[in-house]
Amino acid sequence: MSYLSLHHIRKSWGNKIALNDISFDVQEGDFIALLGPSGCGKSTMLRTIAGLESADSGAIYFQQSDVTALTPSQRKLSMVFQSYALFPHMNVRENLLFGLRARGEDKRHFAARLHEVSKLMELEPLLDRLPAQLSGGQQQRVALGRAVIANNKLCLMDEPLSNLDAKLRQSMRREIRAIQKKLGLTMVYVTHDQTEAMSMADKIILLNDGCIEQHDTPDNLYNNPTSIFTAQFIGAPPMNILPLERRGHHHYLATMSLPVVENFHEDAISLGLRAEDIQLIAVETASLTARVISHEYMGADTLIACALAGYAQPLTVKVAGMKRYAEGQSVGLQWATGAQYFFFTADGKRCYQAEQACLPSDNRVAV
Ligand SMILES: Nc1ncnc2c1ncn2[C@@H]1O[C@H](COP(=O)(O)OP(=O)(O)OP(=O)(O)O)[C@@H](O)[C@H]1O
Repeated sequence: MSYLSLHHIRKSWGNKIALNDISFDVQEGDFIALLGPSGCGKSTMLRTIAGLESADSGAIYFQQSDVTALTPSQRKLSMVFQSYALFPHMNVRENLLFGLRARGEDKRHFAARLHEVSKLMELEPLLDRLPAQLSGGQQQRVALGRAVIANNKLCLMDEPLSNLDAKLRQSMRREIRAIQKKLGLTMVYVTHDQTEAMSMADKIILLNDGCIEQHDTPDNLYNNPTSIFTAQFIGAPPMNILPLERRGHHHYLATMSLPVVENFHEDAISLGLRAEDIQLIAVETASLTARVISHEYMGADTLIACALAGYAQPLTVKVAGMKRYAEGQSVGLQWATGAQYFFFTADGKRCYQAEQACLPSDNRVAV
């Protein structure tokens, strides 16, 4: 039984379709990330679930009951914003208790709830401070505590960590995930940061221009992308995409005489290769060569940009450790056939038939 369901939600701002027929289910206790580039509709979707925006059509259900016409407070959910939205003139204690007071809850429970939440969020020594006397991470904890104290099981978060530095963001990711699991919260979490989504979420809803591009586990988004959009949005660097040339019934890399896909009758397909799946080998032993354009040392590995004859876009190769290659140097390339993805060039959708057309029984090297 799903905890939250969206049924064919549409929302436009004038001519702009922000949400285009969105449907999905979230199971109780799941952590869902809404991920996608700027302007794809993440915040609009979250605000529509919260009841802060109303959908043009479609319906929203919490635990099978239709909440589409309910106000935000009637929906009984918690929300954490990027800006934290703390009251600057209230100390931490008053900020935490604000929601309970506003809803007119029984005051006799306040002390116990405050104790429980301030302990959980490690805010006990800070209860008398004003928000301006707190660090960014501490303010974030208060915002989180305010969401938790309400005891709502559905929690919505809109880019809650984007004001924090990289190190603090990483530790807060772990804290949020731990609290969500401990309290059994069902979480819908907006982010444009794929690392955040991949490391925190059970499932990711990847949005592209108001539509769901792929709704899947982090593992599947990376290893089993259903489109070029997903393949290039998830993973750093983005997957290399090389349009193939059709000659007769076979499909070739430009300038290559050996086909990549044999006896395949679709017109335009593209080869997708992750940078880490390509090996640099000696030119003498390679059937495909490229020229080094630049290298970028990243610490654990080095990204090598290579020019491949017939392609305007450089091919990126990721090699472990620090490797130096001279600009203009020739390198040999190879990869395993199992590392190849194929997509229809026209609409970017995955072309599984082409994978079957080229996959041999053993994992021989492709080129
Ligand atoms: N109040 C509004 N009035 C008009 N257009 C809006 C409004 N809110 C959002 N939009 C438009 O709807 C589209 C989706 O916006 P939304 O804020 O949901 O995207 P987002 O994915 O959250 O982006 P970001 O990551 O930049 O916050 C955008 O084209 C945006 O300009």
